[in-house]
Order: sequence, then structure tokens, then C-alpha cells
Amino acid sequence: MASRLLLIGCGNMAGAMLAGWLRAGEDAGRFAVLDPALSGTPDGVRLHRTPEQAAEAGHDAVLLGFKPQQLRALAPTFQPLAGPQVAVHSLLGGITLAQIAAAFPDARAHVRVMPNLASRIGRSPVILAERGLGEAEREQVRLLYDALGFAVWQADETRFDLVTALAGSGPAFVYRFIDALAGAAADLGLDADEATRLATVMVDGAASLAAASDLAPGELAERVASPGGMTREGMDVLDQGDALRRLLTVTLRATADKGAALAREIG
Ligand SMILES: NC(=O)C1=CN([C@@H]2O[C@H](COP(=O)(O)OP(=O)(O)OC[C@H]3O[C@@H](n4cnc5c(N)ncnc54)[C@H](OP(=O)(O)O)[C@@H]3O)[C@@H](O)[C@H]2O)C=CC1
Ligand SMILES: O=C(O)[C@@H]1CCC=N1
Repeated sequence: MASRLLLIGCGNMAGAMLAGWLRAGEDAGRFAVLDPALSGTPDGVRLHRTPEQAAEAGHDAVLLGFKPQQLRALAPTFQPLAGPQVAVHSLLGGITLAQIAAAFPDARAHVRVMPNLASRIGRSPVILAERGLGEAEREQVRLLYDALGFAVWQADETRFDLVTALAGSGPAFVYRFIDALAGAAADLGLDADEATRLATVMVDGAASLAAASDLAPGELAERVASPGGMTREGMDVLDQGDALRRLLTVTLRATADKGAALAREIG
């Protein structure tokens, strides 16, 4: 595992990861942040304002946590931080390993990382792809990200935008679902705050049960629907013409397509 990791850009996502690592018991001294306007970092995590300051402190790996659209403009500034002793890890949605390698050609290895905001509580899937790591270091990198939940290598990088849509963007879709469910209940007469609280606790419990169960989600749904009971009536609405699945297929396709568009934009 990289012993000293420099997070370049520490907003919503990299900030959640940093909090997740500290929550998991990682030593704060392993981490440093380079972010010009960030208000502060957790205790023990050094905050650098300039690449020169960061270079002086030293590191074995950098984690790119800024926006994909910034890669082309920022890469020359950060190249001195990504020399032959350094591995470049990237959170940049849509940006391929080949593009990361082209932006940081001197680095000894490149890793594409796709977590989600549940990193903060150690419950994120983290999808990984790499170029240039040896066998032992691959396992060290997997363990680093496994501390944020569940890390797994994606051998076929052509699938990365799709797994990003599912696992990286996925929480946004779940939050929309919770909002819509609560909003619908409010429209039908429930107090709005109560509806949001019930919907959130319900989704948490249902997802945790699915994660802990040997049964597939489809089978669990069948177990909720008592024969001749209420639930089936609602499920029939979602299932009619595969309405929910079709909607989600379009949703994932649009999300994944944007990844490819961002990559084309960078060139
Ligand atoms: N949000 C999410 O759930 C996920 C995001 N990602 C990826 O993570 C990356 C960041 O996204 P997100 O965290 O949402 O975005 P944010 O805007 O919250 O974070 C980006 C951070 O980078 C900082 N930054 C901007 N310019 C520089 C610079 N020149 N040097 C150093 N830092 C800089 C920003 O500072 P300032 O605000 O002052 O400009 C900000 O703190 C993206 O590439 C995205 O694809 C991946 C998975 C999930
Ligand atoms: O919206 C985005 O582009 C990033 C990538 C996955 C989640 N957030």
C-alpha cells in the first residue's frame, strides 16, 4: 500500500474517502491534501496550498480528486508531483487509464478508482482498474480501498463507465427514489417529514437485509408480497411493461454515455 497518499482536490468525494480511511483507523499522518481553497482538513492531515509545498513534503501516490474537465488544464501543474516513484490514482469519472497515463507519463503506475459517497461510513463499493502495478502492490491497493467498503478489480475497462453509473452515481438514484417515495406518500396525505424518515429507514433496512441475505432481491420482493395481499398490487404497477427496469436502463445508459463524452472532451 502506498505509505503516503496525497489527495489533489478534496471536495465531496475525496473528502468522504479521507473521512472513511480515518474512521477505519488509518494513520492520519499517511495522508496529505493539496487543495488551494479548502477550509481545512481533519486533525493530523497536512493541507498544502501549492504543488511546491506538497512536493517538499513527499508522497508515494497521488489521488486525483478534481473534476474530469480540469484534467487537461491541471495536468502540467501536477506532473512534478507524479514522478517515477509515484503511482497516480484517479477518481475522474469517464477518464480512461490511457488518458491518465498520457497526462502523467512519468508515473510508475496508474489506477482508476470509482467509489461512492458511502466511503465516509465504510460502505462503498470501490471499482478498480490499473496499469503498471505488480502482483503484491495490486493487493495492497485493493486493501487500501477495501477499507472504504468493498473493493474489486474490474478487468475489462470498457465496462468502467457502466459500473460507474451503477456504483458511483447509484446513490444519487437511490436518493431520488427515497425522495419520490416520500413525496408520493406526502401527496397521498402523510406528513412530509414523517414520510421522508420512514422512507429512509425503510430503504436502509431493506438494502441491509438484501446484503445480508442468501436470497436474491427478486425473491425477497416475492416474500414481501403476501398471497392475495396489498404489496402485489403496487409491484404490478412497477412491473407493468417493465416500467421501472426500462426507466433504469435509460438512466444508466445516459449516465454511462456521459462518461464516454467526458473522455472524448479530454481527447
Ligand atoms: N461526488 C461523487 O459522488 C463522486 C465523484 N467522483 C469524482 O470525484 C471527482 C471530484 O468530484 P466531487 O468531489 O463531486 O467534486 P467537488 O467539486 O466537490 O471536489 C473537487 C475538489 O477539487 C478542488 N480543486 C479545484 N481546482 C483545484 C486545483 N487546481 N488543485 C487542487 N484542488 C482543486 C475543488 O476546490 P474548489 O471547490 O475550491 O474549486 C474541490 O475541493 C470528480 O472527478 C468525479 O468524477 C467519483 C465518484 C463519485
Ligand atoms: O457525477 C459524476 O460525474 C461523478 C462520477 C460518479 C459519481 N459522481
